[in-house]
Amino acid sequence: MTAERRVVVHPDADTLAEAAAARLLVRLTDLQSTQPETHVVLTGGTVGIKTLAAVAASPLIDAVDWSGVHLWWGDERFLPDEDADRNETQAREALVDELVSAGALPADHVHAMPPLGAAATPEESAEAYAAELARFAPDGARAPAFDVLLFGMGPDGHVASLFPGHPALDVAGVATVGVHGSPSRRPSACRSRSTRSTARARCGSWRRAPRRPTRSHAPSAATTCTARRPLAPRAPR
Ligand SMILES: O=C(O)[C@H](O)[C@@H](O)[C@H](O)[C@H](O)COP(=O)(O)O
Repeated sequence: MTAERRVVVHPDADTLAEAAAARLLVRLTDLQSTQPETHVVLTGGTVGIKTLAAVAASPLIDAVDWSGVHLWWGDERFLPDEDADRNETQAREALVDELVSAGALPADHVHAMPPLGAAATPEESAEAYAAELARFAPDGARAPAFDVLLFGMGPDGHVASLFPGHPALDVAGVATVGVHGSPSRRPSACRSRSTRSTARARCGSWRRAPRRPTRSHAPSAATTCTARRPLAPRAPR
């Protein structure tokens, strides 16, 4: 079966975040009618976090049974716990902490990458995250069958710390990898991220692309949201 790939162009980042939030909530509600647990991958970046804030503000938030949702990250900046630049910190402030403190989302369903301090190096953090992914993986897989993945695309075409031309792109056979020398404008030069093969093992991924990509291979559309339908129906668990 071939995955359908659709590009939806939104007029601006705010509209995109609102639309992605609504789609996420509806998708989770639909999935929960046939399976008890869903696995969602979050991203950082301004639009990724705006999307979570829009989820928090949506009247649809209570349509989701958050007790069955697991949250993961596609990449993380290797910084101390609670550092304002960590994707986890920003996601917690925008949405996650509110769900946990309301008793809606179990705290142990929030699968953050180990920060600097809990791990000594990006590699150590990445290895620990691979072990956590494996705990929820179906037999023979390295990671859970993710239901929805949120991605943001940087101006250089990077997605989830998959930087164009970076040697970490070629790492195979593992679920995660430590990334050094990130060319990102962000303050952290060390990141942990899932590998390209892990990021592909998905049912649906939504990606936000910049209005003016600087690389010729990047999408030429304005702000986009790409949706992939599930490759095959999943049996209820
Ligand atoms: O953690 C991150 O920052 C993400 O890995 C990165 O892929 C981000 O989503 C893009 O750079 C888009 O960021 P903006 O939404 O801020 O443009």
